[in-house]
Amino acid sequence: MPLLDLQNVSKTVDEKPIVNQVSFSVQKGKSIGLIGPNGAGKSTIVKLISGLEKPTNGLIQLMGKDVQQWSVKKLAQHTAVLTQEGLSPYPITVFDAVLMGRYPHLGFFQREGKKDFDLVEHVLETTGLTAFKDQMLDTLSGGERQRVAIAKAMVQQPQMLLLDEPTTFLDIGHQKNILNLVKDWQRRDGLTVLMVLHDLNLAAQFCDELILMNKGKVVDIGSSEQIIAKETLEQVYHANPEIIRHPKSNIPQILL
Ligand SMILES: Nc1ncnc2c1ncn2[C@@H]1O[C@H](COP(=O)(O)OP(=O)(O)OP(=O)(O)O)[C@@H](O)[C@H]1O
Repeated sequence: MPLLDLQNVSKTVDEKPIVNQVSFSVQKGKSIGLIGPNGAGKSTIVKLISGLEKPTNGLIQLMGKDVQQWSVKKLAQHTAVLTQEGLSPYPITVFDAVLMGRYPHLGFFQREGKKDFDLVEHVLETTGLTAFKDQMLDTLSGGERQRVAIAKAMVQQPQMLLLDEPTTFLDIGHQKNILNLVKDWQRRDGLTVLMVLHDLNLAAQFCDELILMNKGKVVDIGSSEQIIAKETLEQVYHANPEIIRHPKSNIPQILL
């Protein structure tokens, strides 16, 4: 059974279909890149999976159960979501911001215990944030705050991580850092990842499989070898890219 399964999912707003008959499934432990031009419906797919929006038609199942039937808390125990803005810059410490990732696992009046604090310390270490733990979130740079968002998602211990353009505001060093953190986490814990990425070169390098969307529909699903192809990209993006090979990994990469 796939961890995530979408069957004929559609979302119509003001009679305009913004997601149209989308079907795909994601096996546990895989990382999937959702790519496509502006307005293709990628963010809407993330919102539908995370329960923030309801489909007009179709079925979205997480671990075999309709996400509409999951409570918000239960869903948060299994999925973590990261948006391009990352965490809002509240005046709380990095430690407390990361600790908030434990909330879905606590009982109604239950306070965090030693196990939760230890996990936060461990994750701060893993994400290279220990030196920042007493610093206020609203004084961090965009890249640091995005790292805190990953740390918060890690202590949430989800099965699946949904990322909507997690590298948009980051320089190339921080882009690589964030995507490597996610990759390591995927390899270490069998995390399932679905991420929206505009950068096709990063998508090809960091995802096991790509889903190409256009105008609300899935155009193609496959490996970067299949999807990062001149004709497909010309058709969907109306660009005329050159395809080259990464000198180390041999993965297809594009030059505009
Ligand atoms: N609440 C809404 N009301 C009306 N139109 C909407 C709404 N939400 C999304 N849309 C429209 O649906 C389409 C898909 O939007 P979505 O944000 O999912 O695309 P995207 O692929 O993530 O785009 P981008 O790459 O530009 O972020 C867009 O044309 C958008 O204007």
